[in-house]
Formats: sequence, C-alpha cells, structure tokens
Amino acid sequence: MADDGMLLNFELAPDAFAPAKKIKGGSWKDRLTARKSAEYGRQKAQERATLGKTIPQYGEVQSDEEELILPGERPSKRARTADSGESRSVTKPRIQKSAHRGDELPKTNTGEVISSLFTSNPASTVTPAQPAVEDETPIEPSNAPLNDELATFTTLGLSSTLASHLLKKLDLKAPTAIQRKAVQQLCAADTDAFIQAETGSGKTLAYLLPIVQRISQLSQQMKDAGQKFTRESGLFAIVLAPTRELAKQITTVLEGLLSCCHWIVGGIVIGGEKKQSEKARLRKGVNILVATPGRLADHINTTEVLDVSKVRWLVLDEGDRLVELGFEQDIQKIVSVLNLRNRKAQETPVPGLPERRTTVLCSATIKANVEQLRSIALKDPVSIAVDPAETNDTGDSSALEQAFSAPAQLKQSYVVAPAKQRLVTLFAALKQAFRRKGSVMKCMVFMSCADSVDFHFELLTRPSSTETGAQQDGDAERDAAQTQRVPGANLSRTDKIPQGNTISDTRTQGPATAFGSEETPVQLFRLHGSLQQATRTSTLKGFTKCSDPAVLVCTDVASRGLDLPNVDLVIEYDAPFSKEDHLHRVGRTARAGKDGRAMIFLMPGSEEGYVDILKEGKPRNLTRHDADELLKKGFAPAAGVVTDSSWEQLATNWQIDVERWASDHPKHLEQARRAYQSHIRAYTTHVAAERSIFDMKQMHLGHLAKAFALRDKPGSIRVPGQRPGKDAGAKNKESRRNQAAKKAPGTKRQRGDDDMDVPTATDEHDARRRMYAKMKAMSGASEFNLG
Ligand SMILES: Nc1ncnc2c1ncn2[C@@H]1O[C@H](COP(=O)(O)OP(=O)(O)OP(=O)(O)O)[C@@H](O)[C@H]1O
Repeated sequence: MADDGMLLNFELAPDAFAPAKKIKGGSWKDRLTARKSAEYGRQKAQERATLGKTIPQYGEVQSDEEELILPGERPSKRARTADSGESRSVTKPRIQKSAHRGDELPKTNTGEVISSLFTSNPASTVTPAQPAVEDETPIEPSNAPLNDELATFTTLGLSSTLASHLLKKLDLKAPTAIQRKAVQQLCAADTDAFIQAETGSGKTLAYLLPIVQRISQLSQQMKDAGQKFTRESGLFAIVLAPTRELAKQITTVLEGLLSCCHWIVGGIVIGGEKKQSEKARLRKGVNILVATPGRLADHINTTEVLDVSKVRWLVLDEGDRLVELGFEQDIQKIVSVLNLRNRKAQETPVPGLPERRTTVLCSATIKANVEQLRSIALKDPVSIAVDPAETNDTGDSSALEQAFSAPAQLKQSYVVAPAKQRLVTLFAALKQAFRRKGSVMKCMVFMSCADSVDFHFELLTRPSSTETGAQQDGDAERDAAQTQRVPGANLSRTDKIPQGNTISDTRTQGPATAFGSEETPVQLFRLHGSLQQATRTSTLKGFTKCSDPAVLVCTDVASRGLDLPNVDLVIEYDAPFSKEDHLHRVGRTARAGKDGRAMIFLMPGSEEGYVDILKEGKPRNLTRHDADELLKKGFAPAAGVVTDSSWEQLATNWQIDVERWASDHPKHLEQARRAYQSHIRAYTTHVAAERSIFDMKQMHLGHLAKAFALRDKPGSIRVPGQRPGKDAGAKNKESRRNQAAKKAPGTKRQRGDDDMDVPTATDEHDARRRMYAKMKAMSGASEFNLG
C-alpha cells in the first residue's frame, strides 16, 4: 500500500511502461550507445514530467550535476584546488552575470554556479623575459637546396640522364647539403652508412638517388655482358619504413625517379593491403621494394617466389622509430635471411653486382636505441651528416644524438595555458590563424591519442549553435543532438540515432564549423592509426589536395617522414612523448627551405620546464604566448574592438556551448569521457627523463576535464571498455609506480600489473617501446597505431 502512495506522487511519462525496444545490429559499442540514448531520453522525459523542468535554451547555463550543490545538501568538505575558492554552489538556473576575472563564478538564476574559465588557475612559474614579439629578421633556411653554382646533380656522380630528369621533369635544380654528401658517398663506395639530417632536408632522395644510379649502372653492365635487364632480373634493393603512409610516400618518390629508366621496376608491400595482390606483383618481379618490416617478414616466410639473394642495398628509414615500434625482431629476421641467401647467390654472380650489401640507416634523429639496429644490420658504418663536426664521426650514436636540430627558418612558440583554458585557447589559436584569408593554408594539430583526435574532430565540426535540428547533410546523429536544443521539440531522440558507427570509422573530413567562416571556409580532417588503411590513405589525400584552408587533427602516426605540401602551421596541442618526436612533428612544416611556424601548448607549472628541452633543438627564435593573449585575439569581434570583459564573456559562452553540446547527447559525452581518460593514460607515457615535467601528480584532473567539455567529477568518469577515471589519479599512479619499482627489471608482469600505465623497466627505451605496444593493444589497432 505504501508503494501505491508513493506512485501517486509521480506523474509518469506516457511511455514509462512501454517495453524497452530491443536494439539489434551494429557493434556492441553502437548498441550500448543506442541503449544509453534511449535511457537518457526516458529519464529526461520523466524529469520534465515530475519537475516541470524545461529543456534549457541555447545560451542558458545548464545545471552542472557534478559541480553543483543543491539546496539542503552539505557543501563539499574541501575546495577542489589548494588555492581556490572554486566552484561550489547554490541553485539558480540562469546566468546572472558573466564570468569576469576575479568574479566568484557565473551564477544561474536558481543560484547554481559552474566552474569559471578564469578563476583558480595556477599562475605561470616563469616571468617572461621579453614581450611576445616574433623575430621578423629573415633567417637563411638550413634545409634548402644549395645555391652554390657548383652544386649540381651532375657533379655528384649521377648519370646525365638522371640529372637532367631531376632538373627537367622533377624541377629539382640543385641538391640539398645532405643529398650532396650522401649521393657522392653511396655512389662511390659500398660501405654501410648513417644518414642524419634535419627534417625536410631531402633524405628520401639522398638514399634513393644512389640506389637508382647504381641499379641503372648494373643494368648497363648486364647489357654489356649480353644479358637483358628486366623486372625478373632480381630484387636488388629494399627500403624499410615504419609506417604505411611513409612507405607509400617513398614509393611515389621512387616512381618519379624511375620514370626516366622505366626498365627498373619498383614495388611496395605494406600491411593493410591485400596480400594476394602483393604476392602477384612479387611474382611478376620487382627490382626495388619498399615495405613495412612486419609485412616483408611475412612475405619472406610465406611467399616462395620472393627471392632476396640479390639484394645489395637495404635502407632502414626512420631508424629510431623502427626500433621504438618494436620492429627489431622483424628486421633481425630480414637481415639474417638476406645474409644467408646472399652467401648462396655468390655462387652464381651477376655481372656488376657488388659483392657485399650496403645498409643505410636514416633519420632526422638518431638515438641511442639505434645501437640495437646498428648491431643487427650495420657493419663499420660511415656517418653522413651535414654538420662538418659530425662528418668524420664513425658512427658513434651518442655524438649524433647531440646533433639534431629544427630547421633554422622555423618559427617556434609556446603557449602557456592552464588546464581549464586549453580547449578554448586551441579554438582561439585556430580562429586567429584562419581569420585572414590565405595567411595559413594547412595546419596540423597533434594530439596524444586517437580518442582525443576523434573527440576534437567531432567538436570542431559540430553544427553551429544557431542551426536548428534539420541538418542539410542528413546526418541523423547531429539532428538528434541539435533537436535537444529546441524547446518543445520531440525528444524521442532514440529514433534519430543511427545504428552505424558514424564517429569512429567513416567520417574523417568535415567543415570546421567552429572556427571557419563563410568567407574563409576551413576543412577539418582527422587521422590516427585506428582507422582503416583505406580511410587513412584517402584522408591524407584529401588533406593534401584540399584547395580550401585545412586542418589535420592527428596522432603521431603523421609525425614521421610525411611530406604534406604547404603545411605552414603545426600545433602540438598535446606535448610530444619525447624531444625527438617534437622535432619530427614540427618538421612537417618549414620543409626544403620553406617558411613555417610551430606552436606547443604547455600548462603553467612543471610543464614550463619543457622550454629548456625546446631550446635543445636550437630554435633560432622561440616566442612565448599566454592564453589570455590568444583568447583576446581569437575572440576579438570582427571590428577588432576588444574590451577586457567582452573576450572573457565570449570565451565563457563558447566554453558553455561546447559543454552543453557534450552533455546534451550520450554519444558526445561518452566520446569526451573516453578522450579524457585516454589523454590521461597517454600523459603518463612521456619518457622517464621528462616525467618530472609532465607530472601526473601536478595535473588537476577536474580542470583538465573542462578541456574535454566535461562537467563530471574526475572519479566518476567511466567509459565502457576503459578503466575507471580514478585509476588515472596521481595517488593510484604513485602506488602502482612504487609497486612497479619493487619488481626487478625484466620480471614478468603479473596479471594484476597489466593495467599499469607506468613501465616497470628502468631502461627508458624499453619502457617506451612497451608503452607503444600497450597503446597499440589498447585500441586494437595495427602496427603503427600510436593512439
Ligand atoms: N634538391 C631538392 N630541391 C628542392 N626540393 C627538394 C629537393 N630534395 C627534396 N626536395 C623536397 O623536399 C621535401 C622534403 O623531402 P624529404 O621528405 O625527402 O625530406 P626528409 O629529410 O626525408 O624529411 P623527414 O626527416 O621529415 O622525413 C620534399 O617535398 C621533396 O620533394
């Protein structure tokens, strides 16, 4: 009876007793999301029925369930930050005034208070020595082709055919410094070599030109000896690259070269492509093969027709990355098979074929970890580097490690933005960059993990808040999200949620509605290792070919070796995992003598220590920006009149809008939470030497949540398939780290250890490699998924 009484107090939603629809089809994730949407819709309808609550309108602050204290509830025992009077509350649903600096917090008309962007932020630990003024003095590019009259391709030992092909067909007038050295050395001698030079200095041609030259000489010698050179004459050279994208790019450069000697045939074998068609190509015969190590090792095992006995040139491009991604075993296997078959082939020599194999290791950064590759693959290598101090080096990698630097003409800057303001500052930086038509054409934004890339892509391409539910592009999911903002609209949103996974697989391009405009439309692309190979290829192509200004949001899968034309700005929104990664990321711009800008986001406090590491890359100009400065510029109205309060108000409104976008729809919310958690995990994977700079213990997880448009308490952020958010907390991390430290290095991990983010090994390289392996496993992605 008592129950009956209770029931009478509630006005039930009309469909309250309707049987829940069984959701079929799609992956488990899709079904879960659809189920949640249905639940959410039912809950909201019930809330409206019981509390008479209306759906908030756009621009109105929604109650923040996690941050707010309802009347009658006890306030929290302690403030969220040591320094703060932050974010506690009383109830009222509308904003009374804007969040000005120093104001407590924006208040809603029922007294609710939400966390402000501009209060309780930690102060910078460094007083800027000088105002943020970019040095406009022109600087001589360090990776440009030589302008010395004597520096021509013909003087390097290349045939006149090849040299004139470079000039006339490929429009390459002179070699770069590293090309001059490498081509001279590798055309003349059969010694192993390290090629080390800045990003964008033309290393691909530096090793391909001598190979093509030598094979073309070989073909001539065979002809002289009365033998015909064909694609079946043998496989003479192999180039190994760590990523499929890079392998494809090398193949394109190779094809460009081979068009002047069409009898030499190049080919490619990479993971993610059909193995049968690769086998068919290998059966027909190739003379130069570009491959990823895993796939080549696989073919060596399973494709009988692949004869490697005549391979005389082996290139390991991006050597340190090959090691980091754990390819040593594959490479070891490939090298031992090459050695074995090579010995056999000497019994039936080919005229003009060198006796020994030349192995070349190549990278802009060559780290100590390359020692392993060196012992596996190289014998008495010579060092080919541009700096005269290194040219006599006989391969001591510790000396080489000191040598790397960013291209001289690259303008680097860092932004000091507190955790809460990261997202809004990123928006402001992009808005500002693309405001003036033509000032930036292509920009890359690096993030630490695939989930974060997906979330930011979705957020920055979301429909503008003035649009209504009826989306012209027919994107039903967006429809659903948008409909929620229309008061009185039919809220049975489950009807509108597609069963397919529209976020993670299919859509990798969209208009950047957040910061593009009608006058300057900007296209946004996303790229990470968890995408299907075909999607990745078409995304890169789309970004490259896009005639509108474009932004590629990506993980480190795009950091190495990719030569994307006209990238003029690189933003490292999440700091790189090591200083070498930084040089490779920023090296996507300022290539082959062109100008470029790079900007890295750091948080006030220990992260500012990263500036010293940036300086190790010998930047000729390194400028500091504060978040306020970017926010002021980014939120400046078109007329450019910015008052102190207007930009803060606009920034706050923007933040509120994205928080509502996230909280209004279960799918967005889940994506935001997933991104937040993955970001925290990735944060713990910085190399040991940099862990005091990127220190989890100093991270304010609540503030960080705001950068993912979340209003949740960090501890309550849970996503299916991921560990609970609190596991990422500093306390737990610390205790697990201690546990790990107690284990002897090399001890096999116990099952309970397996979810640790902190590597147990003391050896930094090994730890990092294992971490990559773990990240790969976490997202179930392919050989070079770094997200
Ligand atoms: N001699 C040259 N003259 C003009 N442009 C050149 C020359 N050599 C190469 N380039 C161009 O320079 C760009 C960078 O070349 P490449 O990708 O080989 O650089 P890289 O040193 O391998 O860079 P990364 O270290 O980032 O992989 C390419 O667009 C290439 O076409």
